[in-house]
Amino acid sequence: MSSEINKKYIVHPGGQIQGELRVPGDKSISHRSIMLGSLAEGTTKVTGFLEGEDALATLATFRAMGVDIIGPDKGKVTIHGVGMQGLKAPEKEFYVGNSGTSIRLLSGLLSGQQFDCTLSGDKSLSGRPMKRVTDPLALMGAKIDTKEGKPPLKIHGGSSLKGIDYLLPMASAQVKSCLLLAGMYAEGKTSVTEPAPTRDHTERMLSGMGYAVDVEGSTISITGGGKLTATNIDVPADISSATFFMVAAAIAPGSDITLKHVGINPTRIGVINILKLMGADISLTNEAETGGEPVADIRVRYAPLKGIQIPEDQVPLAIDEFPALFIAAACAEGQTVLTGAEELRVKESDRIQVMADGLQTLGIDAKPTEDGIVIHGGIIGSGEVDSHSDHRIAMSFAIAALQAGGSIQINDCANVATSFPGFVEMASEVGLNIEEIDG
Ligand SMILES: O=C(O)C1=C[C@@H](OP(=O)(O)O)[C@@H](O)[C@H](O)C1
Ligand SMILES: C=C(OP(=O)(O)O)C(=O)O
Repeated sequence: MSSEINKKYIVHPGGQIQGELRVPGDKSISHRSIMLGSLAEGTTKVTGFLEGEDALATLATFRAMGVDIIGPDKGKVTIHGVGMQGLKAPEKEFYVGNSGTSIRLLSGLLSGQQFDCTLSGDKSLSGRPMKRVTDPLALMGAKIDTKEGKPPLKIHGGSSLKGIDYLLPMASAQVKSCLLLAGMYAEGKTSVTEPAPTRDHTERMLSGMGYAVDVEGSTISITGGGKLTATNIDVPADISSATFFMVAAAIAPGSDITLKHVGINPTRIGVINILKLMGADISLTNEAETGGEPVADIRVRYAPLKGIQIPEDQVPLAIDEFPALFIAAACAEGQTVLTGAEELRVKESDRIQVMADGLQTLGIDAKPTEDGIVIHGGIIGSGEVDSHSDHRIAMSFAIAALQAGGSIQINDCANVATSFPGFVEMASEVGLNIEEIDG
């Protein structure tokens, strides 16, 4: 676990962001490549896999269920699929660290197995809500014990699952995906209706592996009893990781960065849409499609930003990008208002409160609200902020230093390795003056 040896960042003020970068592979797609590749018939070859702790936690669970997985080696993973019924009972409980995606998607997939198993995680994950998956899974016939709606989850195998029609109470790709994965093991049809579009990587990968998924308006349906056929999966660079450099270039005068081969799935590009509304200079080139997912190179050149009211329909499309977008708002002229984003309070940290606290420490007028935040652009000062073990908070305050009056010290940064191994090296390469120290 990364937090055994903790890390601090000291980021010195000033500088600009220049050059070309390929950030690590998409975390959501990496998780799904292991899950579906393991259940497929045949051998799946993955390239561009994210070698971050979250995706590696998912990989370890399938190895523990008897799947022969080779790698990762420089992003290459070979999965010898065992078929829908081929997983074996693990010897120990699964520990998935900091990873909400692992625990929520696995809860659905494992509810369909014949064996019992337990899923647990670190302190942050142990505080995150799981009733959002266990309630609908119970309606399907799954038996799962929780600790007052939180991990650990003890999943009792051997249940016969039945398809349901379920209206998601919140826009969540993790809950949608959990139910689609359980739906592969259920009798009949499972239909999930979303209140707003969320990332659709599960649906795309299922279809790409020959498992029919029916999408009608906001309802996604799957019928149990099908099978998956192995295929090769090229994981694009993660737009959520690219975001830190997009915002960095957008706030630091003189910057010009190109982020290579980034996933630009329409359900993930809220950050581009929001930054453009704020006045950012962003252009896409080399648009292509790889393994059912659109990709492009994203170029961002500095341009002055202005505060905006963030359209609520962009919230699920940028859900992991808000900590970095709050830094953009702090550097913009005028006020930025976010509403409809209460989901941010139940991520790895309460991202509304933790960002508001850190911004206030740095002298920015940032007022948390129940479902969002109001930020007045201003002058970022220096100071010491705490990431609360949240990778995205740590990286967001790191890029804030580009526009700060003095150094920023960020505590509790080890979890950056969950989604962005090599962040400090890449950030230094393109112009951030960042030091990492133990402690
Ligand atoms: O399905 C996924 O891969 C994810 C869905 C989102 O979570 P929610 O579904 O909880 O919004 C996102 O925050 C998370 O980083 C990854
Ligand atoms: C919310 C996130 O991930 P997860 O839910 O998988 O922990 C994230 O990466 O920002």
